[in-house]
Amino acid sequence: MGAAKRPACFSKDSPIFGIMKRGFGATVVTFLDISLLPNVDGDGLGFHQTFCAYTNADYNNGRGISFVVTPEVAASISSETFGLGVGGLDGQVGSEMGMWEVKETKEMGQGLFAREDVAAIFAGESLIIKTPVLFVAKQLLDTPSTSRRQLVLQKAVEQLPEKTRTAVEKLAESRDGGVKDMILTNGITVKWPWADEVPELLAVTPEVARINHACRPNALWRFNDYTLGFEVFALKDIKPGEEITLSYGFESRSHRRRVKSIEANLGFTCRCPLCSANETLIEQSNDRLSEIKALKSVLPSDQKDSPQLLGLLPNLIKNLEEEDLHTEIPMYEEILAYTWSSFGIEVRAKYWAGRARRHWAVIAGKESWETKRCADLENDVKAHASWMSWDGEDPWEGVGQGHPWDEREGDDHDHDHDHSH
Ligand SMILES: C[S@@+](CC[C@H](N)C(=O)[O-])C[C@H]1O[C@@H](n2cnc3c(N)ncnc32)[C@H](O)[C@@H]1O
Repeated sequence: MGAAKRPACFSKDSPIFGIMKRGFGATVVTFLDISLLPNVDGDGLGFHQTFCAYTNADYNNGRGISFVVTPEVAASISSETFGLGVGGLDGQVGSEMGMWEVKETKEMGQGLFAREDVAAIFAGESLIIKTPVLFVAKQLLDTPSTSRRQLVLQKAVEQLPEKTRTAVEKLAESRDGGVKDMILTNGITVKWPWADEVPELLAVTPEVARINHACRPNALWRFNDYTLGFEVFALKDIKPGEEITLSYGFESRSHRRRVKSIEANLGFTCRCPLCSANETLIEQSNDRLSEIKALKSVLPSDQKDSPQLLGLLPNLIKNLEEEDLHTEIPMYEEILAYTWSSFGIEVRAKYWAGRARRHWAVIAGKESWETKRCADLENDVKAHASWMSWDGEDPWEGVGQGHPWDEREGDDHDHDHDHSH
């Protein structure tokens, strides 16, 4: 790429000026030029990239928000995006509702706990909806450390309103300290679909950052890239006093690999209930994880082999349930529903569509199109495009004993409770 380019932030043509021109009423917008990153694989001359610390201190009723991104990405932060912030929802969920509290744990620093005096929290219920206060381009953190990078990250924190800045400065660090460490320890990767290259950003939300990791968590998160609302919701029913946990990743690896990956990538030794369980339980879990991997590896991708799914998928779902790995289950249930529908077996299609609908309602939300799509199939299997779409041979040819047509209704009950109220 050759010699240094003049940092784009200061150029009149810079897209960041677009933001300033569009304006945000009384909003304070601060920016600064940053970072010349040497290109280690290139011709040695290095290329230069510009990152801006872009802060809107008024955002979300004074909660504030900072971005450390390229000027192009900063320019994609539109007034529409900012106009839709969920900060006005303060008070609707979370601590204000008395659902959870931050407490000191024995081995993991602070953690978030369901309050003792609340009734149970049900699967699918929201625990936190907050806007992140800091977004940082992952690309910037992946580069060798420079003082300029440190400077831009610090600036992004300093520019936040005092209350928010104090909350950020109190967040945990896991290695050498410093802002980069704080971001890697507490940031969650989200995609930013508003810029052409769809960059990955680490989003730091102080309330969410108090949630510890568990390899079998009881909560999940989702990020709404329209409202910038970062939501944590219950994946399972959570009892009063129970710790609320999220998975930071690596949950489908076997115990040893999981512990090593977490140490190498996240800088701590996992002390979650599964990783601290006795040897027998860990072995059982490892066996199930191998079985899950083996089943996934033989799942047919060709439609002509879809009869095989009818045997493989219920087995896979059963293993995932027993292993407490819930997020993939509705997808497999939904595939089973379409497969049964394609063979014209209404009752089975309805059964699996119903299960998929209930599980999608927790994982993707009651109003999600996944939930609605399954409800459509469940409500009128025969009107669905998949109905009787199988045009191959008798699918049960050679299946032998345990013919799927013989499967009696009611053989396997769905124990999941539908908490829709
Ligand atoms: C995002 S913070 C979670 C909140 C943190 N415990 C605090 O005091 O603010 C992540 C840090 O918490 C600790 N942590 C989280 N989950 C853990 C686990 N399963 N085992 C051990 N330490 C954990 C690690 O120090 C990790 O770097």
